[in-house]
Amino acid sequence: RNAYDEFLGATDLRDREAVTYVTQTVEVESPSTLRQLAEAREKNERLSDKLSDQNARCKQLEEQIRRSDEVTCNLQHKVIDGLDSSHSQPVYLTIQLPTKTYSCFALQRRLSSLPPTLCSMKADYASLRSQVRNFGDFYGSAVTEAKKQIVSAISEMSEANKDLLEKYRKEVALRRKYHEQLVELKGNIRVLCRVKPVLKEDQHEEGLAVVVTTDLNNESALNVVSKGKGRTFELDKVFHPQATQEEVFQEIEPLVTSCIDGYHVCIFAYGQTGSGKTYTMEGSVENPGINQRALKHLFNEIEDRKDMWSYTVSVSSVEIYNEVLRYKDGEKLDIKMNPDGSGHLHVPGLRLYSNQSLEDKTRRNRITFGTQMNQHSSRSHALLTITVLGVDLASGSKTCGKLNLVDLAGSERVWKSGAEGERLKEAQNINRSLLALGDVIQALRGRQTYIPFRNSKLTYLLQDSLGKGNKTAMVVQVSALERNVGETLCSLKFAQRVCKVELGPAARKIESAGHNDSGS
Ligand SMILES: Nc1ncnc2c1ncn2[C@@H]1O[C@H](COP(=O)(O)OP(=O)(O)OP(=O)(O)O)[C@@H](O)[C@H]1O
Repeated sequence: RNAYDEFLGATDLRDREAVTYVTQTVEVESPSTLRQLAEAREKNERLSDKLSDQNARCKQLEEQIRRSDEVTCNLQHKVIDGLDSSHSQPVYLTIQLPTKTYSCFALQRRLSSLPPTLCSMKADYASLRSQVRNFGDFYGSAVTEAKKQIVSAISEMSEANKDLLEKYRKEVALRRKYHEQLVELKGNIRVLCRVKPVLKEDQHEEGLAVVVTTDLNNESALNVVSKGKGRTFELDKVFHPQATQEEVFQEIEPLVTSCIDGYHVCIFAYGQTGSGKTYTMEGSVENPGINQRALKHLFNEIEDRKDMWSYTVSVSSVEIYNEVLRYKDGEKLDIKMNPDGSGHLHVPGLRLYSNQSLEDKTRRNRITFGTQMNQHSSRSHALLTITVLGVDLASGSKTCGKLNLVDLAGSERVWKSGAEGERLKEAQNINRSLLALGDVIQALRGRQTYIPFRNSKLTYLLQDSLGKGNKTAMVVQVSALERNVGETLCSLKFAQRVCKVELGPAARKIESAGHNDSGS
């Protein structure tokens, strides 16, 4: 090599291009080289021995890891199977498989700590489960117990309420009785109120909300809601909308009976058009009102007393239309002083239905006076007057009772009806006569000496039944509907004023066999 280098060095570069390259390996076997070579070979052998040892060890380790992986895998399946069998819901466990670098020992330690944890989890789970089950039982029995207590508390309360309600009703009944006695003593005008039920034919119009309600526990109270405000009216008796004709008549019956005893009685129905005045007074053939029932009741009473008294009953039926007293066929009548000098009023030429034929018709429900049958019926006042003359068969004394049953014209205000011409005249006349009635009532209430009976035909005709010493009842008819609330309030305010009128103790019109007597 050195020789070659020398040769190259000695050779010019240009010459080198012309020389053919010769490669020659020269073995140099120096003693130190040989020794180094021997040492290197020895070292090489040792290293290859070590390498084969390491390879064997590595294979061993790989085998161990494989086996430990298998064991781990088995254990993992066992854990999952174990948990699956102890849970109704599947439990998903994520177990990190040890990497090859993870020591088998640590893994085994971890695995060996799993079964106790699993056991304690199982125990916890079982205890929770039994708690939940027990809680259900506990809760169920607590609820049943609470229910029992509530039911018994409710029944105790309702018993107490029943008791209170009973007491309250008794109090109300007692109060009513005392009030009636007071009314009897003072001779107040009794004011009853009937609420018209909401009928099918009312239902197509607006303002259908019911704003007038009765009180089940207080039959004297009527509640009216207007413009969001509630107001209670106290009257002598309030009939709820479902009250029957019979129930209404039962309230009136004692007054009818007193007519046989010789009292002058006036019963009138007041209220706006369509509120049920005619229904209450006349009713229908199938369901008669006060007029029919009063006559029937009178004839029954007369029958019961026939051994001691003899009675003559006469009935007249007229109307007042535009301040004219007339029959329903239009024939006019006059009101005059009775020429007999008794000071009583008298209607010359008045047609009277009397005695047997009247009784027969009444008993067969065949009597109709047709007071409200014509086209202006709602704009006229209809009067049915029953006069009962009695003679005491033993003493010969005579009684003269009179029962005026009046179905007044509709009470609505003129401006509301939008009336013109003939209608306006009718409305004004109705208003005038109702106003005159109000004035009479006001004067009676104020115990004035002058009572303006003559201000209208109606009050003039009724003066011998409406004034002092007589018995009067007014049935105020009201609609329950919102659209009529204005008229309802007007009627009820009028009714409350009437309630306070004192006519003084009622006086019997009796004439003893020898001389005239008035009062009892
Ligand atoms: N309590 C009731 N039960 C069933 N229907 C009733 C009742 N009250 C009134 N009605 C019905 O309502 C309608 C109007 O009643 P009604 O003619 O008696 O009123 P009114 O006040 O007399 O009217 P008007 O002033 O026009 O004569 C009638 O069809 C009547 O049958």
